[in-house]
Amino acid sequence: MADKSKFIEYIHDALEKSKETALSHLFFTYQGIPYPVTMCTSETFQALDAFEARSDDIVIASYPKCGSNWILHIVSELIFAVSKKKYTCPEFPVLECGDTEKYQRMKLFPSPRILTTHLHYDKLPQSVFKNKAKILVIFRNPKDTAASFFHFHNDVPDIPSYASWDEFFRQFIQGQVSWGSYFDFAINWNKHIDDENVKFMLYEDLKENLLAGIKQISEFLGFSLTDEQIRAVSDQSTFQAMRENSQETHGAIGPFLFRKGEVGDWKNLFNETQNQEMDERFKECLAGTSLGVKLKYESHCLA
Ligand SMILES: Nc1ncnc2c1ncn2[C@@H]1O[C@H](COP(=O)(O)OS(=O)(=O)O)[C@@H](OP(=O)(O)O)[C@H]1O
Repeated sequence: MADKSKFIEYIHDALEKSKETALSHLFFTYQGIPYPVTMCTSETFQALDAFEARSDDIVIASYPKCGSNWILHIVSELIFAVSKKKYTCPEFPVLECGDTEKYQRMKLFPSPRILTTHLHYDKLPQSVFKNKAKILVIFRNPKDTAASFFHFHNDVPDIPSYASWDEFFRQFIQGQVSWGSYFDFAINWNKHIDDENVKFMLYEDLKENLLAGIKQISEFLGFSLTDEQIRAVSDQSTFQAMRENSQETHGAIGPFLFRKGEVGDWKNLFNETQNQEMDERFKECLAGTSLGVKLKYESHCLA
């Protein structure tokens, strides 16, 4: 986990900025993608180009609300199990968020560093690929992702709210939300699903069998752990366990971030027209692709 106070401090500052930011002024566009002004700046994006990744960095890439804090926690626990040292990151863990000096400070951090990111594949700094950092990519079905994203905006008191779910859905489908279009993100990453050093994980698979998912992550990272150790990590990584600790690990935002942790919550929000629109978009963008098959859309998204 990130150093607790740094994480909480960063979120506190972002929420303070959010209070003064209307939804209509929340986004700025950098290289064609909308980002929240409360968390990102063009200057930091420019500084990021020069970021030097290491071969033993662990990158966790995901579209917002697909479970990045879950995987970050699992990887931190795995590192603790192999090294007996508590993983701490003295920065907010999202690579593209922070001040321009962040990457200089990160040069001093011990390995392995865990870098989370919501960046599309082609926006990551080139050194990640050149230096062959391992990349875990976590995906979640688009309907639950949209539902979680909407609740985050509308439940957290200081984050600008949408007038309604219908309004959020429209913006989500058009890709006019933080970090842009889910489908562009997915199309982009799908091209790299079989790349060396890249492993795709599915939120729904982890929900179904957390133990098996953690084992796969551990093997991908080259860790050698006993079944007992894997089980201990799994016990620490359930939704209930993480939600219970969320105030301590993530501050005031914790209970909103660890909201429900379920598959199929979209059914409480989507109407028939929205279902059809999302199904159509999935068909156009991902049906028949490797990622499209992995997402098991029929099981998770068709009522
Ligand atoms: N352990 C565990 N088990 C099941 N689900 C979990 C877990 N940890 C996080 N979550 C759920 O992941 C959603 C938040 O995703 P992210 O962490 O990617 O959010 S963020 O983009 O970084 O803000 C959010 O989903 P929703 O509950 O549907 O809103 C979290 O509850």
